[in-house]
Amino acid sequence: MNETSGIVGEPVVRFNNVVKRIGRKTIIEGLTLDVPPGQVFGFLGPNGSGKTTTIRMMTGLMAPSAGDILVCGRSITREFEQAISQVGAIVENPEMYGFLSGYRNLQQYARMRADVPKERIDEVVRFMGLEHRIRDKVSTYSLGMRQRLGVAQAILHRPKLLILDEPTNGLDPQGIRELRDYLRELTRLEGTTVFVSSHLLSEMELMCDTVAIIQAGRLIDVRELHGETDLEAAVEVAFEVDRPEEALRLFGDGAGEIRESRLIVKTNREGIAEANRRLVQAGIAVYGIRMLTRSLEDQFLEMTGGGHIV
Ligand SMILES: Nc1ncnc2c1ncn2[C@@H]1O[C@H](COP(=O)(O)OP(=O)(O)OP(=O)(O)O)[C@@H](O)[C@H]1O
Repeated sequence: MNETSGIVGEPVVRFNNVVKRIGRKTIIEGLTLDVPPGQVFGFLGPNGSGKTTTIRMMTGLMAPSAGDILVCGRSITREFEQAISQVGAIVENPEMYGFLSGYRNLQQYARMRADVPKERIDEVVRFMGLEHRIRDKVSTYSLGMRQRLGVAQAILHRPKLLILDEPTNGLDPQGIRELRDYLRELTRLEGTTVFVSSHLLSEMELMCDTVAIIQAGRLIDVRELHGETDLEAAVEVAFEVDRPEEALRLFGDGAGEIRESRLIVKTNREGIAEANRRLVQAGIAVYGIRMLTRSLEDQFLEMTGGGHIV
């Protein structure tokens, strides 16, 4: 099994002022972005914002007009072989033979890469939770299973970076969560960094540790997501209380602050109930509780001037 990639924090992908022009049109405008190791990293943007173009450049299908993309420190333009050997990708629909079993498909693909032993095929089948159906014809697979078989194929050579273009397309929330869980496991076991594109914020929130948001070829934000949903993430909560200073002392150093006579606590969903209990037990009157942190969706709408992501 592989060790996790390189030095902690060393980016697996580095976009260095990447520009792509096609004809007179600038499709990507100076993209500078680091993708940290060991994450499921989302690349989010509305249709036509430049996601596929970026992925095509990352996989060497298109050359940048200016700037460079480094994969594990190797330039995709100047050191293509070294860089691409670290990449597994599903860019368009993975080529699968429906009349063959999942296993035969993987064998077929492994044969093209001389260095993939049988044990590795068995391992990726386990990683992607396909062992019970791997001898069945691919034509009988659900979309989610086909996606997972595609991932299994793409990781046969143990890439450090797995790139998936819109992998959640057509999957239901359950299918998205399953895919996410398998990708997380892959990240944990092999240190693989996963780069996924999507135009759906809600799906990225289910799937990713961090999202980079692009619009019209420009990076507009990079944001860590802290949990499955906003309610599980840390949120700022304002408690309207009768004695704010005294209330603040119930929360350790740095855990709260006073703003406009209200006690502000940064916590998660469970923490809100707990904080409320603590206040009431200390005899402090609580007149109101309000969440201050807006959802990523609200923030996204604000950043894009109210334009919708889908
Ligand atoms: N070969 C090309 N020639 C001219 N324009 C192109 C070409 N390829 C892409 N574009 C344009 O570049 C922009 C970005 O396209 P791209 O496919 O990268 O976006 P995307 O974010 O992946 O969108 P989608 O989710 O719809 O696939 C679009 O306006 C598209 O029309």
